[in-house]
Amino acid sequence: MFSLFYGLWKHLFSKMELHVLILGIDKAGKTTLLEKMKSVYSNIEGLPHDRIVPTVGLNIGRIEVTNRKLVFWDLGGQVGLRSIWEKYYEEAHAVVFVVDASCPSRFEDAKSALEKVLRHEDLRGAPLLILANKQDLPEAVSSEELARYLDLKKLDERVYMFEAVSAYDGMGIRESAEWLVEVMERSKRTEMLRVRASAMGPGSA
Ligand SMILES: Nc1nc2c(ncn2[C@@H]2O[C@H](COP(=O)(O)OP(=O)(O)OP(=O)(O)O)[C@@H](O)[C@H]2O)c(=O)[nH]1
Ligand SMILES: [Mg+2]
Repeated sequence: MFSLFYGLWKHLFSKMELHVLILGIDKAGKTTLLEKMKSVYSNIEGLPHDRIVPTVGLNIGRIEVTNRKLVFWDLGGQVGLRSIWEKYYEEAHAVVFVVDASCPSRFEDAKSALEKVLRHEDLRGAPLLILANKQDLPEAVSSEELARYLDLKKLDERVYMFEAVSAYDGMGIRESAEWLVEVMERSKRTEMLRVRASAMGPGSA
């Protein structure tokens, strides 16, 4: 009996879309990263770098990773746009926070923006992936160095990982996406969002 229910649960889970919020201050490389991720997983070339403009609204990317349907929400990181981020928190299964690892003069801004994200109640328990982007540049710091710079408190029991990536050459992209799927599958927050969506009726997941 248990295996029947477990099989059904696994089946329903595999159909459910998992929402991943991509945050970070302006010019961190969020949109470029999403385009790269789309091209890695769909074999369709993403937008060329010079066609990507600063984000004002919302970019959505649907990607299938190890049979899971992921929906990425990429928001603008300019100071005046950061107040919009919280409107997406409640529905997010996980958060990706992108940092330009080649630009230490902006680490302080990134740190305070991230700390504010982590303090928000609506993101309680959401797994967090912090990306040290632009590793193709020689001045980029490693993920370990970035972790030292950010010196994050209040991570408590949150599941998190730092990963070194390049939205240009694709370094670390697959590792990042696969880690996200793995932790979201096991996360209590995913279970909570699934129960909430099924209580709201069909089509809401
Ligand atoms: N060298 C290098 N440049 C990158 C990389 N990722 C992004 N860039 C460049 O960084 C700049 C900003 O990239 P975007 O993807 O627009 O940054 P964003 O975080 O989406 O910015 P907002 O939408 O304003 O929040 C662009 O000039 C990109 O070409 C990378 O991995 N390596
Ligand atoms: Mg953008």
